[in-house]
Amino acid sequence: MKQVHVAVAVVVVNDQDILIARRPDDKHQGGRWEFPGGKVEADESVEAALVRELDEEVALPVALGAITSLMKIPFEYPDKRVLLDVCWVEANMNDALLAHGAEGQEVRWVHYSRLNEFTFPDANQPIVVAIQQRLDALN
Ligand SMILES: Nc1nc2c([nH]c(=O)n2[C@H]2C[C@H](O)[C@@H](COP(=O)(O)OP(=O)(O)OP(=O)(O)O)O2)c(=O)[nH]1
Ligand SMILES: [Mg+2]
Repeated sequence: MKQVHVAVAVVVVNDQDILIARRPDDKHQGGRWEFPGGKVEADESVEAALVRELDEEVALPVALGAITSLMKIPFEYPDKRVLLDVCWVEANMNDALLAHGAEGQEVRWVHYSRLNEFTFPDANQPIVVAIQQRLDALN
């Protein structure tokens, strides 16, 4: 199976709240919560893919300089092989207020300590752990 390279954004506001969105029921891992993102296109950097996806999916403007790499997670689902290229994205409050589900999907800002209450795709478990470690250290 071909590996799909996916750019994933952990968008953080005020070292507290994280942006999550619900995957449409008819898509791979449908109904689960996700961090916004999507496939990296040919000849596109991960950072550029995230700027594009954050605009398309949640109408959130972010500067390239606000994006740093967090972790890479190769994962095999029964039906799909992915490489999650996970980045940390610091958003400011004013931009965050404008974010919404631009594709009709449900989106929420969730306090990082409450991420465990949501069902993410199985590949996401290390991301949730990393977020909580990092933000616990700052709070
Ligand atoms: N965006 C995102 N994708 C994730 C996460 N965790 C995870 O396993 N994935 C997987 C699910 C999908 O197989 C893939 C993301 O694909 P995508 O969002 O670009 O595309 P899609 O499946 O919605 O399909 P498409 O219609 O855009 O082609 O990565 C996550 O936290 N965020
Ligand atoms: Mg997507």
